[in-house]
Amino acid sequence: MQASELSIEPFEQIAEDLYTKGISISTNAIPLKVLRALEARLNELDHDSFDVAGIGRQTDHATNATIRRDKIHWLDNNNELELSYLEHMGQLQQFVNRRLFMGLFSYESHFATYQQGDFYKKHLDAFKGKTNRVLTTVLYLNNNWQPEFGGELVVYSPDNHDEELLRVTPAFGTFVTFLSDEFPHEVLPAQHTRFSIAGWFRVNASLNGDIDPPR
Ligand SMILES: O=C(O)CCC(=O)C(=O)O
Ligand SMILES: [Fe+2]
Repeated sequence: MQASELSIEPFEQIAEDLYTKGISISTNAIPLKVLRALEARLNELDHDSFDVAGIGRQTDHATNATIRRDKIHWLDNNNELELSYLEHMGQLQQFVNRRLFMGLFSYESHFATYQQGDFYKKHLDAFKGKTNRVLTTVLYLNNNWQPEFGGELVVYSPDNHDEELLRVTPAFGTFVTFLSDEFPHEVLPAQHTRFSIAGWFRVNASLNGDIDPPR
């Protein structure tokens, strides 16, 4: 059986969760083979392969650092190990488009590493009518993550941005996806090196002539 066939059921669950709640948390959406490839890729990448992350235009490094402290490395089709994940996300894109008619057009994603003390303050990944990022994904790649390591993803209610909806432990293989302009979220300070892949599906639209934040 192929990885793609194995994933139909998890994808079905994700589509249903997105339709009913706008957010989905899955522990079996990403096949072990893909997870192992990503792990192997992380082992190849040294710290210099990661760059300081931005938060859009018109912000300097000092401002950035008060909001987010992670370092990132964009995934690329040209790397075989990264490609295995990107292909899987291509399958999710197709599946979600067929089920929910979301019109997802492209996907971009980066590895992120949070070192001890790093965080990402509460934010939305997209603002209504201001971006074509519509669906956020986060995949965690941490073996044996302990409660005292912190670094949880905290997701807040779309209706009340102060109301905590849920907390996600960044455990190996956990895959979260949510509507980018609906759910405020934050990464609590990590007490241990934390690895993830954050990604965004986009629709093919130029909104108000604005281009999305550059990479
Ligand atoms: O790593 C996470 O749990 C979420 C990261 C995030 O919110 C982002 O990169 O926009
Ligand atoms: Fe985010």
